[in-house]
Amino acid sequence: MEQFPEVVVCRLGHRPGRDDRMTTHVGLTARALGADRVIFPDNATDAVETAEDITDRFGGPFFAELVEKPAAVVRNWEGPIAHLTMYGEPVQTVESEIRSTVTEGDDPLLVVVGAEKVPFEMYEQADWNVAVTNQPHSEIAGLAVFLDRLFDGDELDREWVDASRRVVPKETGKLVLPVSEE
Ligand SMILES: C[S@+](CC[C@H](N)C(=O)[O-])C[C@H]1O[C@@H](n2cnc3c(N)ncnc32)[C@H](O)[C@@H]1O
Repeated sequence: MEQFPEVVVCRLGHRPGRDDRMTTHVGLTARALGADRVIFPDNATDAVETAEDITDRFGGPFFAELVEKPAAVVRNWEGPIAHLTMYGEPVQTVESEIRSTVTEGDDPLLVVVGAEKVPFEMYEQADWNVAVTNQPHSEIAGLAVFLDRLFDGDELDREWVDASRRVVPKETGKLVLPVSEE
């Protein structure tokens, strides 16, 4: 797998109740598809707990944190920023530029996804506004496709560290083994 600096996903905004599953799934998708860390708004406590619980059971490394103002994280970010939006440039057009910029530098990449309306400054602060199609859909789907393109599919084969259990792929049925019994 190509060497990447840290890849961090930032979830802008969280409406308790309405966004609970979506915000949690932003975290789980970030983890499963190769990001190192996710940043949530500080009212998304359940999403952090779920990300930590899954990491404890199925491995890491992966970190989840709450911040008071995700927009300030974006404003003060020192590395490159990719903002996922249906209004941006097609992912297939910009993916190689993003990958080479990130892998040729040392600075972490911030991947920003919205919830409700995204402030216009976000479009200006981003180095790339990236569309996974120019059709409206979901931050989870957008994030999954973006990360898979960024890592060129290599994240699918990653090793998980410190897992207490592991899913054994089966053609039919389910098999989960404690890692110590393998
Ligand atoms: C308003 S949209 C999704 C709808 C929202 N979950 C809701 O409950 O109404 C939220 C975020 O999804 C992401 N998104 C939606 N469509 C996208 C697309 N075609 N390409 C990239 N990202 C997209 C963007 O990050 C956007 O800020």
